[in-house]
Amino acid sequence: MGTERKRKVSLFDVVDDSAVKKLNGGINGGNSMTASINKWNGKPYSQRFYDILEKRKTLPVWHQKEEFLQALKSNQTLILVGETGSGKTTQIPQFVLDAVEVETADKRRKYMIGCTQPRRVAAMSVSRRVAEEMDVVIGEEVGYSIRFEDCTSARTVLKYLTDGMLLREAMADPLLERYKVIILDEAHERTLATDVLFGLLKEVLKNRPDLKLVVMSATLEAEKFQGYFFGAPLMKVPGRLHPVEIFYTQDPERDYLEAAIRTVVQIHTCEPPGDILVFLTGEEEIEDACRKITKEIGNMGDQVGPVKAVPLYSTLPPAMQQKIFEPAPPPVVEGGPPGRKIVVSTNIAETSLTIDGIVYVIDPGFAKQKVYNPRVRVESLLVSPISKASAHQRSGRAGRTQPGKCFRLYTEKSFHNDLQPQTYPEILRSNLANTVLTLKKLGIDDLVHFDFMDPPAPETLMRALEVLNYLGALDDDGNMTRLGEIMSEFPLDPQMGKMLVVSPEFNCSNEILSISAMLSVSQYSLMKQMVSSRLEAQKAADEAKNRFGHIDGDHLTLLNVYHAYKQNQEDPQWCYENFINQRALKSADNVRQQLSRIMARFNLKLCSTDFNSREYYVNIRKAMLAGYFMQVAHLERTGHYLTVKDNQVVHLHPSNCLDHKPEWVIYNEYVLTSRNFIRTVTDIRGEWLVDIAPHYYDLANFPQCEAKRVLERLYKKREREKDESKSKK
Ligand SMILES: Nc1ncnc2c1ncn2[C@@H]1O[C@H](COP(=O)(O)OP(=O)(O)OP(=O)(O)O)[C@@H](O)[C@H]1O
Repeated sequence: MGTERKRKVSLFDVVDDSAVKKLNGGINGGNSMTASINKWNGKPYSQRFYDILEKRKTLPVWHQKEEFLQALKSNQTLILVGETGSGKTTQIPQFVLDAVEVETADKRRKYMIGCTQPRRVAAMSVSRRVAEEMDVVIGEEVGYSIRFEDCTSARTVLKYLTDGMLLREAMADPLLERYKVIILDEAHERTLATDVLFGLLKEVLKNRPDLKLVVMSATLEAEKFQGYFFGAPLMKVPGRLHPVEIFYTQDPERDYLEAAIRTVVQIHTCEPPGDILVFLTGEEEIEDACRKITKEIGNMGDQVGPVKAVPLYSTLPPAMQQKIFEPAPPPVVEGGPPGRKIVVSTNIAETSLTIDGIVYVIDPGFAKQKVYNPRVRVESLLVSPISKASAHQRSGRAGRTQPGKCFRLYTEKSFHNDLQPQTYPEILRSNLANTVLTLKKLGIDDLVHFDFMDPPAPETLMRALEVLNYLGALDDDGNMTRLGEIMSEFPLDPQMGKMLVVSPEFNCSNEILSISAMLSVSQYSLMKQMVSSRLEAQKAADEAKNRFGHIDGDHLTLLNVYHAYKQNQEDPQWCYENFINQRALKSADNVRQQLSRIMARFNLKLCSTDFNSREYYVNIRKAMLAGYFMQVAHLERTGHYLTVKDNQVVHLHPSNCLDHKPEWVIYNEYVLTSRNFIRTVTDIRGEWLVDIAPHYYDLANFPQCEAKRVLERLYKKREREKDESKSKK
């Protein structure tokens, strides 16, 4: 940790009791003169402000506002536990903002209140709502910051940001000096970044007595948080605004997807108006469900109202995620049955998201969860039963703006007997290479003694150190190298960071930038275009493959798509005709610009091999291998692929563009379903492994396998060639 700098003003001047009362009186309408002018922009408050204010005042947290401010005043850390919908996320940061001085004495600089969210979509939507509640423009006094998008300005005093972003900020500002109060929201979710922030903030608090921390959590485990945060006081906010009725199935459902769609249709035909939120597990399943719902209800004709099915998952570009906030469709004819919006989402809609109009929640009880096996270094997403805490959060989405109903597609007995109370912390089931790189960058060298709330397995930490050492980000003593420092500046996994940093050496950094950006958006949403059936979706994908497919692999196909988009001046009509999703490409383009700015910051040259050269694609493939040499699979004589060194049997994902089965492939992702798939694959040459990553492909350190024998031959060939060229000289 760095040292504390001298400050001109005293920090954290929480107002005294009289000020608390004045604030309550003012906003509550006590003093109409001061309350009618918005202190943030000097404008009179709009009617909407007052309308929302009336609703805000009914939220349970408002009854404990004074108690909260008093507790905050007398403590550096505070744990706040509240029922879902009690108003934590939207109100507490505003209470804090009203109570602390954010302007420095010389007015040259503002301090901020930061409130973290585990999900991007939540950070964006909650900040919009709060800006509305405060009657200011989003991006000015209230803003948000998510990876690849910063919607804040010099005026910003309340910032919602993902936990990952706060961690990134700490890299440049170790004492988080721009903040006066940090609020960690949804702490019970125990995301990887929040867990790291816990440990980090404990240190920062010691070095900054003026900083305050509020840890907010939905349920349970409050005592655990208290114990961890030096016995900080705990404040409970009971109650929620609207009741939610819970229904269970009589018998277990065999096919949850089919049951979910059936329930949607039943609600639409039998229940009063109100939108529906359905929780499913992944993008393909969600897109499929949206199509089926639209089709089934469409087939019912005019006796039912129209529906709009909207997907929501994390890899959907932010602009497309915003569609969930659009209103339900109007009746087809005036006075006809009302329309309904049906949001079909992964568990990203589980916390902090209020979608106005949602009355019904359908919860099949499953989510894709990260799992990591350090022994074979496989991290993947696995469909697994959710926890009781998750089920509770999901049902909470129904009672946000009016009383609601939640349909759990499992039995009550199963809820009580089969579901774990809490979701297992992500830090215990993740690959930690990225986290370790971040911690190293933050100056934390002693990982074993870092104050984790739940320490990860030593084997997982060892694996992470090993991977970073192979990538050259850490030296043999575990110290960060210059390469590692640059890699850590990219908000990407270390492999991709390495690929970008070394790409100028292969004379193809422009292309590697494009590929990295394209990989950052969902492959599925990229090719999707107004298709109404799975068959059509398949046809569209096949069509796109024919047009842009590159025989050497999916990464190069993505590059072709990006180039074609640019060559056609980003024309929406062209996108439509080519089954390309323009919004997804725009999003990729935005990511590309941000990554190229980071490249420029480190003087990494932007260059390309001549397109007509035979080396053009070869160089790109080699640069990719320089980052992903630990994600290689070899085609065995038996006809299946084995991952190199870890010897896992894998199959090429059916979405691949290859027209042959290459002997060696690199892959971007490991997908665990009924079979083990590797997705987004590209053909590479065995010789390159020997040239580009000899330290990893060191045969003295290699398990016995077919790949080893092939590599042995390649090494011998290399030696012979070297000898021959020497003797020629
Ligand atoms: N965008 C919105 N539109 C309409 N009402 C909203 C909106 N956002 C919040 N609200 C209202 O404010 C209430 C409290 O929301 P808030 O997100 O602060 O709750 P919370 O206690 O943080 O819940 P959770 O932990 O489940 O996220 C909602 O239940 C809803 O009544």
